[in-house]
Amino acid sequence: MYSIETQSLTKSFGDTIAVNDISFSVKKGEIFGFLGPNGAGKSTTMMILTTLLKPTSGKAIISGFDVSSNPKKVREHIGYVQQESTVDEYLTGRENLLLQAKLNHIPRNEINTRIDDVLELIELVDKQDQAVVTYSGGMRKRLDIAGGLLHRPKVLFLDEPTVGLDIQTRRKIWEYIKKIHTEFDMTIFVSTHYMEEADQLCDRVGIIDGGKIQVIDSPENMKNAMGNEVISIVIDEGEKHETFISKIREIEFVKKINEDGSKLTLFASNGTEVIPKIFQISSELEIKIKSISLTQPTLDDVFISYTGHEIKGDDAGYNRKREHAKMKRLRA
Ligand SMILES: Nc1ncnc2c1ncn2[C@@H]1O[C@H](COP(=O)(O)OP(=O)(O)OP(=O)(O)O)[C@@H](O)[C@H]1O
Repeated sequence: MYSIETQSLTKSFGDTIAVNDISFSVKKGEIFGFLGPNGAGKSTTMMILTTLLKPTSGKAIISGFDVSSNPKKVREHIGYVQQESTVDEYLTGRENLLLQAKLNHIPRNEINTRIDDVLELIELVDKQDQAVVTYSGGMRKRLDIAGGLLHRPKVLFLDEPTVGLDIQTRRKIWEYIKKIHTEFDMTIFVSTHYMEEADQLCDRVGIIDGGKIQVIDSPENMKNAMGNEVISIVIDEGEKHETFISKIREIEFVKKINEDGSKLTLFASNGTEVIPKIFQISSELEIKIKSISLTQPTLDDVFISYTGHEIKGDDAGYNRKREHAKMKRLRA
């Protein structure tokens, strides 16, 4: 039984194909992650799945309802927590939830119990009567998430839930998401830039880049499929760069090489045998190795292997301009 199913979903903005023929399914009760850099197509996909954008072509079914022909039914079954906080800073936490409950047409006689339940779940009972302006970033995000739970959705969409938060707060939010998942028995679809988030939180991850899904699997399977070890090398780029790479490619045990300027990432089944050979080639060609390291594969390596590049540092930051662009898109 699937909570989310897409078939050849495509969204174009003029000449830009933001989402390019993607098909995937999310099982009921799964935490599914969409991992990709800025511009990969995560938000566009999420907006289609939450009925905020219409697809150019293809199909998306949420809890059995088609997003294009039955958006109202879809909305009844989903919760959507946007990247940008939607709470009113000058209202208290409880007042914000009250407003949210009214907007969601929750029956009057149930409102207070539901608010009490979600406040307890996200541990904001003590702070409920304080104005949100006094809350930390993590508390605001928890309140945002609480608002998305009031109508007890079957499927919860979280758009980059921890962007801009420090790592400790981020980990706390993951704990809350896991708790919500268990207590409400929900399907959760989460988009993220953060490898660690996808790794820690998700049962399965879809890597999206350039509007296309590159691979879908559990983080464990993805890492295991990579081969044994990862060798990261930074060299001085020069005339013999290409020769260096082609000679490395010939070394036994080297399965794959990704180039990103002066940084090379090798996937090898026997790293300790490969490294001396790399040094030999570099000395023959007089290429300076600035650094070299041997590690076990991480989800970062999986990402590089499928996309040919890493998620750059800048991508991982919060960008208000992008948010404004997104809101403009909604109005378009
Ligand atoms: N209204 C629009 N008009 C033109 N191009 C758009 C529009 N909305 C999105 N795009 C383009 O579609 C592509 C996918 O954007 P999208 O916002 O879905 O990516 P993303 O993975 O969510 O990135 P981010 O993390 O920055 O939100 C990008 O190239 C973006 O510039």
